[in-house]
Amino acid sequence: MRELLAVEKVSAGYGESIVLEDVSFAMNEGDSLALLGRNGVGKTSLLVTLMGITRLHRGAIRWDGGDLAKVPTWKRSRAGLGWVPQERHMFPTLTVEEHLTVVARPGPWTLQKVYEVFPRLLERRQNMGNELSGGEQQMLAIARALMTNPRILLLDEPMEGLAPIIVQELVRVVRRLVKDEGMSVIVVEQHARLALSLTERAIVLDRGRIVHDSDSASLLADGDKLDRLVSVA
Ligand SMILES: Nc1ncnc2c1ncn2[C@@H]1O[C@H](COP(=O)(O)OP(=O)(O)OP(=O)(O)O)[C@@H](O)[C@H]1O
Repeated sequence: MRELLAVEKVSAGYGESIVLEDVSFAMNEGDSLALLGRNGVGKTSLLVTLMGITRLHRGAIRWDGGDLAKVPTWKRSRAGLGWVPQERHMFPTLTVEEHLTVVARPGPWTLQKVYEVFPRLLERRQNMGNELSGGEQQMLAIARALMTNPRILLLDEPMEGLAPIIVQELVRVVRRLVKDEGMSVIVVEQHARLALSLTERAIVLDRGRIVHDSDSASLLADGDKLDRLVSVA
């Protein structure tokens, strides 16, 4: 399998302050990774580091064989990084369909395929961004990233604050993306067991450092260890 992403001894942060220390991991095309850890340990910072929003103090990030630091932030979506931020950034005056078509780039993900995955968005296609429920907004945020035809999807707490029935629907979608579509995914989740059930591999951060790296199934099977790593003491 071809290497897609390699994070090598990365220390990064905001201005002079460093929030990620000596972080290293690599992913091949089609890999799925759960990024776990308690609140404030640096999970979002790691995703935004991939998007070029933090300051890279040390280390390197290889993307598709090249140096990601050389790709400016605004070009990273075009380079294939499909970021779905925690704040969903909907436009109140655009319809669902306009949200999807303005970002569309050529590839297997078309409007038709996205509507097939999210039938709810097809029903809502003429609704404005501010007329959607939280769950519909999250579906639209993921659908919008898919329309860019990304090589990797970066999901930042996609289930946060959503009703159980919507969580079930999103789990079905993420599982389909990972298992059937072979999409490369990094998923940040507070619901560790859920994230582990969706992915092949997991890393756990604590105070900006990787403190655990294994396949997801073995961490899921070791409940005591998982609780020690991610639960609030
Ligand atoms: N824009 C910013 N400027 C300065 N410091 C920041 C900024 N964003 C986050 N931090 C700090 O970086 C550290 C890591 O935060 P981050 O949001 O990456 O953690 P997290 O694991 O994603 O947490 P959560 O689960 O609460 O979202 C925290 O100490 C936080 O205060």
